[in-house]
Amino acid sequence: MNQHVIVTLTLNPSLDRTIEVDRLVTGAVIRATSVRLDPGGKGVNVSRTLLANDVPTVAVVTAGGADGDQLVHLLETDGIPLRAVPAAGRTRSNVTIVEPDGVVTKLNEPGEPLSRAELDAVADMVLAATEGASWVVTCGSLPPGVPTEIYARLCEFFTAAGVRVAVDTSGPALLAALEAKPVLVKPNREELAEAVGRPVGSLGDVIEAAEELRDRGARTVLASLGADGAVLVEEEGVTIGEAPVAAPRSTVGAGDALLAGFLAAGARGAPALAEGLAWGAAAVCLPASRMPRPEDIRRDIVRIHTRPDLGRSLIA
Ligand SMILES: Nc1ncnc2c1ncn2[C@@H]1O[C@H](COP(=O)(O)OP(=O)(O)O)[C@@H](O)[C@H]1O
Ligand SMILES: O=P(O)(O)OC[C@H]1O[C@](O)(COP(=O)(O)O)[C@@H](O)[C@@H]1O
Repeated sequence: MNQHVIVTLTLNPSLDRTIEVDRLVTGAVIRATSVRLDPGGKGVNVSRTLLANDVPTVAVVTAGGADGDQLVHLLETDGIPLRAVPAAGRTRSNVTIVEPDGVVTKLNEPGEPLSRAELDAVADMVLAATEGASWVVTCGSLPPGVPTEIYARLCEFFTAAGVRVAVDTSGPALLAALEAKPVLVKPNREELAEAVGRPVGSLGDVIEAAEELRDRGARTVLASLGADGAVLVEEEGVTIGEAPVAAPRSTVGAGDALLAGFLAAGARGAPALAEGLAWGAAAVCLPASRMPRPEDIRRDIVRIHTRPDLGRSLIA
């Protein structure tokens, strides 16, 4: 395992409220069977997972208003090494509704704009945190009004400073980031399809789309495919694997756990993919966005496919 610090940046973190219900019916009054509040946002979850597995990490977040205070409090209570940039806008709350079969419905707020001065403070904070860091992981959606190119600019800056950059975002921010040549991007299937402008319905389609993202600048693409596992496309070739889970509990944060495991294991080849898959599967077995600890992670369920069926349809 790489013991250098992995710095995460979450410009648009959230308080994640996960509500379990027996059945989701729109237009009805539904009584919740359980409620859980977690600190959230993609980089936050990557850091929470790394810390739970003794991998050094620092989480840089913005935090505003009472919800921002609560986010900071929850992260500090968990012992997450944190650099919080005060923001005038309120930190958002995201709600996830989970049904007994593990189906999740997510309601993500857009978040509040960040001023130029706040963005500059974020850049300074990330810069200070990256001394001796092995990776900067820039994660999640951008708050309204934040320039689409921000991850690209940060990527150029940190690449020039010798720090590897991973990007986990979607839409125009992902497209812009590719041009700055990040070492790693982690789109899920929908994000990959959106990036290439066509559906990706089979493993072959995923590989083709991932190669396209590499042509546009990403060195490595880790495409996550939900219950279908993940595909790693890098210079050395393509690796495909999965870690089946019979009864998923909550998929919130699964992609973040996959990314954390992949980075923790060195971010190259089948061993890193297998570790990521084991961490992702462990996250799916836990309620809400509880992130896996070593005792939750089962490496024996991981299968790396040596002869994958590239025509296989992916689960819709
Ligand atoms: N139903 C599931 N069964 C087993 N593993 C899953 C399931 N859903 C997600 N995963 C694991 O979590 C990873 C990320 O899930 P995915 O839904 O693709 O990403 P994201 O959470 O970023 O949208 C997958 O690559 C897989 O390893
Ligand atoms: O920044 P976005 O795209 O709105 O996503 C934020 C949400 O994603 C999460 O990080 C979960 O991510 P994944 O389920 O994709 O792994 C939540 O904690 C958070 O509410």
